[in-house]
This record gives sequence, structure tokens and C-alpha cells, in this order.
Amino acid sequence: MAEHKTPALAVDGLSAGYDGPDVLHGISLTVPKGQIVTVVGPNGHGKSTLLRTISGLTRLRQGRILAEGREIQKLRPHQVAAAGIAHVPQGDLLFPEMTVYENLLMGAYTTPVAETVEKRLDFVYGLLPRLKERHGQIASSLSGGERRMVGIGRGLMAGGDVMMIDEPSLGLAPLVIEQIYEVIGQLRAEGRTILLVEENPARVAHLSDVMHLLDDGRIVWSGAPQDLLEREELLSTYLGG
Ligand SMILES: Nc1ncnc2c1ncn2[C@@H]1O[C@H](COP(=O)(O)OP(=O)(O)OP(=O)(O)O)[C@@H](O)[C@H]1O
Repeated sequence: MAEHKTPALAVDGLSAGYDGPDVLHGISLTVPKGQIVTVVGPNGHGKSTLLRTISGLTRLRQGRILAEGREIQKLRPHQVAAAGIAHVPQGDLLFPEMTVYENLLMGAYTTPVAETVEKRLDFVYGLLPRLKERHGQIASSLSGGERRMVGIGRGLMAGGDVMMIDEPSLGLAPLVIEQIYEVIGQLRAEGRTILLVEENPARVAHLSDVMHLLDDGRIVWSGAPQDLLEREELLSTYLGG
């Protein structure tokens, strides 16, 4: 049965921080294969830190991280990527003077086989035809939405089993946010496994299988997205809605 299968990604009792006290306190969650699991919560409460810790960019102080049941918490970022966890960070973090094509290729840096890279590129261009049209354009001349699409495309080029996407709506106009989430909806329809971070639950409820509400470094609520939207007291306490 599905619930007994090893999850694509699991976090168990994870605590992490920077120079000072812990930012995350005992986070546990699982991302089953083919699902979109979303972490929502106010800004500055640790959502990005969670993804960064899974990626090996921020130091884990306690707990375990498992990819397909295998412990990965001691791996370095490139090894985490090679273990199948792709990270689309907040903001665009593209190489501004490189073309769309070159930025996409950077996502496949752990993949030595040219044919595999070519296949992934075909997939990305099929999903995001606007990037195909602009493959030779330098990243700094793209619109905000296009840059975000390159970021997602670059994550897909890594060919991971799990994509972690950090607040893809950040700084975009409402119509462009819709386009970005349409793309994520297409990935969901493809059966991709995604750990998504977003501030506003209403934007992603329709896409998510499970939602976790993160407040002050702790998961304070987990459940079905529709249930969260109906819990007015949670929304007003934690999200000011
Ligand atoms: N590099 C860093 N060094 C020190 N503290 C940091 C660093 N990055 C984040 N923090 C702190 O960790 C806490 C959690 O930040 P984090 O970015 O994870 O939150 P968030 O929920 O993702 O919010 P946002 O969406 O605004 O990034 C904040 O208090 C932040 O100031």
C-alpha cells in the first residue's frame, strides 16, 4: 500500500541554524513519490532554511534526512544533488551573462551523459516553450517570470527524483504567478515529486497533496490543503489572513 512505501524524501527530527540558536526545531515530514508537499508560513520563520539544510547548504545540528530511505544528512551539496534532490532556490540565482541554454545546462552538471542531458533539455523546452524561443538570450535580459522559468528548468535539468522549489511566486505579478503555478501543475500531472515552499497557502492549495504550516521553526499544523484554508483561526494567527 502507498503509505508503507519508502518516501522519496523524509526529514526526521531536523534541527538547524546559522551562527546563533536553532532556526529549525525538530522538523519531521515526508514527501511520498508523485506528491506535492508544501510548506507554508510567514517569511523569516525557516522555510528556506529547511530546503537549504536538506541540500547540505546549511548545517544540520540534529536529525536525519533520507532520500529513498538512504541517509543523506552528511553529504555535501553536490552529493545531495547527485542523490536525486534538486533545489530551485529562492530568487533566480541565474548566471546573468550566460544564455538561457547555458544556464539550463548548468543544472545538469552532475550528469555526464550527453544523450541524457539532451533528453532533459527536450523535456524542459517542451514544458517551457518560451525558453526554447529564447534559448540564446542572456539571462539578465529576461523578464522576472522568464527568469523564474529558467530556474525551474535548471532544476529539472538535474534530473532528480525530488524537486525542492523555494517560493517561486516571490516578486512576480499575479498573472505571472499563475503561469508559474500552471507549470508546477503540469509537473504534478506528470507525477513529479515536489517539496514546495510558499508563503500564501491559497496560491498552492489546489496543487498540494499535503500542507505543513511552519511557524517560528516548528511545524504547527499538517493536513489536507482544503482543511487549512477552512481553518480561519490558523490563517489569522499564523498568516495574518
Ligand atoms: N545566512 C544566514 N545567516 C544567519 N541567519 C540567517 C541566514 N539565512 C537566514 N537566516 C535567519 O534564519 C531565519 C529563517 O530564515 P528563512 O530564510 O529560512 O525563512 P523563510 O521562512 O524562508 O523566509 P523568507 O521567505 O523571507 O526567506 C531568519 O531569522 C533569518 O534571519
